[in-house]
Amino acid sequence: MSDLIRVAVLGASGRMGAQTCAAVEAADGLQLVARLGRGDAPGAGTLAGADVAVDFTVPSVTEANVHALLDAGVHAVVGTTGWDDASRGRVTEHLGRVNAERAAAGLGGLGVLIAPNFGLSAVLAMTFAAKAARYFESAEVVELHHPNKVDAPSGTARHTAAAIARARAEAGLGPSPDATESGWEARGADVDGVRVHAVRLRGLVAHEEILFGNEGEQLVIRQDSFDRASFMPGVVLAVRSVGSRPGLTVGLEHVLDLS
Ligand SMILES: NC(=O)c1ccc[n+]([C@@H]2O[C@H](COP(=O)([O-])OP(=O)(O)OC[C@H]3O[C@@H](n4cnc5c(N)ncnc54)[C@H](O)[C@@H]3O)[C@@H](O)[C@H]2O)c1
Ligand SMILES: O=C(O)C1=N[C@H](C(=O)O)CCC1
Repeated sequence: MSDLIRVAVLGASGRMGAQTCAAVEAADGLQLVARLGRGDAPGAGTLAGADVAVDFTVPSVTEANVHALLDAGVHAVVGTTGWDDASRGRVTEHLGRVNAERAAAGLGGLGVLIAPNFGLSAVLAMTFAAKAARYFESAEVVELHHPNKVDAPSGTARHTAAAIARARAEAGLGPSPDATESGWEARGADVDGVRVHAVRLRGLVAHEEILFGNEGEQLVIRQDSFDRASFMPGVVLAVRSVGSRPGLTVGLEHVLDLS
């Protein structure tokens, strides 16, 4: 990539897409070259020579967008939720093929950076939770969002719960104690064995609380994103970093050196 990074935004008229367009336009060394909306298939014609594309669309289309971006030779920064092991695996496989072809042609590898949350407070909360997880018998996650959110539980809560589950397994901890015999629907979603509760409330933006318990003590880690502007430093950092991170990166914590 040259010093100037040309950026396309997918989902450009959405809540996050609009903020991202403004943040890219305001950032040194970034140039907004394309705003794609619903119905604009990402490809050479619509991407206008972009080096990096940022995807803030909907869970049902984000994976297809990433494959189209890789076919077009464009690095991808993805904030959209809805990813799982299978879809991440398909992207890793596609990256392997594309980057082998690029290496044979003397070109640098493409990068895909999927970040469930670009907010510093959220990334730190997830990091602290992963560190704390091994020390507590019980762990549950509560995520709280605006009522226009289409998916539950949030991508952030899934990422948090998965990291807690990994840390508990590495420490040899079993399931959190729970004597529930009926009414399981009130106990939240099961994400890798960690209970995750989703609240939708007018007035909220994006918030997460991670609860840890031992006999006689509790640790609560809470983060609040009150304004979508708070995601933008992370988005801009991701845009600047993705070109030097070939392959798939999941989580901004790796870019921030917190992992
Ligand atoms: N990673 C983060 O830090 C972060 C922060 C906030 C939101 N998000 C996620 O980003 C995504 C977008 O959130 P939002 O609040 O901006 O939503 P939004 O509904 O405001 O915007 C989504 C945009 O996608 C477009 N769209 C819908 N269907 C499409 C299609 N088939 N093809 C292309 N575009 C399509 C819509 O026109 C809209 O402009 C969600 O998955 C959300 O969870 C992530
Ligand atoms: O507003 C949303 O939608 C958000 N989605 C992400 C998630 O699902 O974790 C990040 C926070 C905001």
